[in-house]
Amino acid sequence: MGNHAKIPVTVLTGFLGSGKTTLVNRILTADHRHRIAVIENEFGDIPIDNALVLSGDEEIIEMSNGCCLCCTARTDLIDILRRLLERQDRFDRVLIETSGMADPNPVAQTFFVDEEVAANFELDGIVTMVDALHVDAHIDEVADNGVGAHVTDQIAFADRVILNKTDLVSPSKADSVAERIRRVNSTADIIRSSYADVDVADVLGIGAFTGAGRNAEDPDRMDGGTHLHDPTLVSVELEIEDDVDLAAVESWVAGLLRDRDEDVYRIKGLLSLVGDPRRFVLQGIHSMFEITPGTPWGGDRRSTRVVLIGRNLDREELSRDLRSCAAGVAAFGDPASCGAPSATGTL
Ligand SMILES: Nc1nc2c(ncn2[C@@H]2O[C@H](COP(=O)(O)OP(=O)(O)OP(=O)(O)O)[C@@H](O)[C@H]2O)c(=O)[nH]1
Repeated sequence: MGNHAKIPVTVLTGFLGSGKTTLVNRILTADHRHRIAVIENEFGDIPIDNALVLSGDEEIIEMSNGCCLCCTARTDLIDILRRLLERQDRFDRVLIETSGMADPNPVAQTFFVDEEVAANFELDGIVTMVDALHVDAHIDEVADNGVGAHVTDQIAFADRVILNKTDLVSPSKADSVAERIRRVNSTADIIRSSYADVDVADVLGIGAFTGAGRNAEDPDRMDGGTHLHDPTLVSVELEIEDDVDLAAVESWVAGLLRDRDEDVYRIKGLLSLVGDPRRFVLQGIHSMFEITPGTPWGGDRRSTRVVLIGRNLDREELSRDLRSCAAGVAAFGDPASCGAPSATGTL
């Protein structure tokens, strides 16, 4: 595989009415100097702009600020991504807006499953928009209609949360909502906004774990908190100083995702591999994962950090497993046994 840079893709999720379209509108019309292809994953329910008429054969519309808009039903996502490749010179990154009720999983998994897509695009991050006024009620809802579970899952998945509609709540209410979000997801940055007035670079340039992204201001960040409100939905952050062995990590993650894919929602990490000057980025969603090279460590302190989000995760056991991947200790090392597809062919 070549060394060309892959096109970063951000997946935008959030419950109905949380402000996703408002954000997309801003991206498509504001003068921010980023060239972004926006994909509306489910097209139709609320038009982006009343003045914008989509004719049947017009699938990619150029906007005056250099962005472009594509509309697609979920099944056509791969199709539209392929078509975008033909216009690669016109944009630098992609944003996919998922429908409010949609599970972001299948969308995110596209970037691991389809070979051509995986070779040209990479998942930069998952951004979840939260309605500061209503999210409490949704999290509280018993999941019998699936809604509460959806909102909680969307938050659990996020690399970054935008707490929107802060104009509708008091600062102390916004604080308590941020605290609730923090209990579901202890590692995502939380950015507050009103009418999605966020810095576009904060939303799109996450570079989750590559070390290349800007760090958003995040007063709500806590270090390493692991206990969440729902005792079964946990976020576990592991870190070891030692360099790790790639085959051992692959074998561990593959086994974990194979046996526990219902429980492990998301795994992400930065790996320090023995003998390699680069950071390696681990990204996984349910049963799929990949490990790809990132930026060099340079003078930064090297360590291996892995975050797992899911249900019924045993911190001690996972920590032990990670430690056994340390170079020289590795007891695994049979990558052929990996059950999950891995993109380590790009190494
Ligand atoms: N007061 C207030 N209203 C907002 C804010 N952001 C968005 N809205 C309004 O909330 C409504 C829903 O916003 P949308 O951007 O359409 O939300 P969405 O997430 O795209 O909604 P769906 O397409 O239904 O999933 C619109 O009337 C917006 O104008 C905000 O920060 N404050």
